[in-house]
Amino acid sequence: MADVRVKICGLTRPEDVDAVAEAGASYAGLVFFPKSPRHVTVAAARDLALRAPVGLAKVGLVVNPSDALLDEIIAQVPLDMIQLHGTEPPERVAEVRARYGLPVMKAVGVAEAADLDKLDVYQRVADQILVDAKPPKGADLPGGNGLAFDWRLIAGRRWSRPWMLAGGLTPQNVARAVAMTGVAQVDVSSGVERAPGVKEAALIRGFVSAAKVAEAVPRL
Ligand SMILES: O=C(O)c1ccccc1N[C@@H]1O[C@H](COP(=O)(O)O)[C@@H](O)[C@H]1O
Repeated sequence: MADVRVKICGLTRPEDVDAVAEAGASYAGLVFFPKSPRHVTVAAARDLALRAPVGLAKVGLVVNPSDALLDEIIAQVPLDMIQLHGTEPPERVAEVRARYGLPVMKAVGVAEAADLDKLDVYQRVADQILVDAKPPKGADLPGGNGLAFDWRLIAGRRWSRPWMLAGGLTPQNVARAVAMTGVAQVDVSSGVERAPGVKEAALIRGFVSAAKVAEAVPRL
């Protein structure tokens, strides 16, 4: 079985891009959401994206974006994928995909079994599905809260599109998450930070190596 692929989300500094590339991650996430401590301007994101080596896919994370915001980002930042992390309905996911010609990953928040129905709907319109923890009521951020959901809810579940697991992953728990769910891709933000919005290279390295070792663990 191939290595588990890792996305490190919320990079804000050039050294973060270097650390993510050196650790062997597959995706680098850039957050365009002003309420987030990981928010980057379009100009800063462009510099970060241009620094990424070939083979490191740049993912732009947006929350219920307008066409105007997406037009600006896509014109300036060389992205490989758009991550929709708001309440975008399936029609909007399809529209964004068609308008920009880039793969779209749709995040779906999970807290209980009933939330899984949404995954079936979005897998019909998105290129990838991000299975994330549902944010607590009243949270400022729709993701990036460092909270996990009960992975038993999706143990053994498969979808027709590639999917990623997110929410409260850390270097300590990622191997268990992979073993329990059988996921082939994982996404982390706050679990590799020393403070909100400040990534730590040693944690990034630890997370990527723990995720890659995890593929050797027999799936439950
Ligand atoms: O990271 C953020 O600040 C963020 C803001 C708005 C929407 C999503 C965000 N992050 C995404 O959420 C998942 C889970 O984060 P965490 O590991 O639990 O902190 C993360 O992988 C990002 O894709």
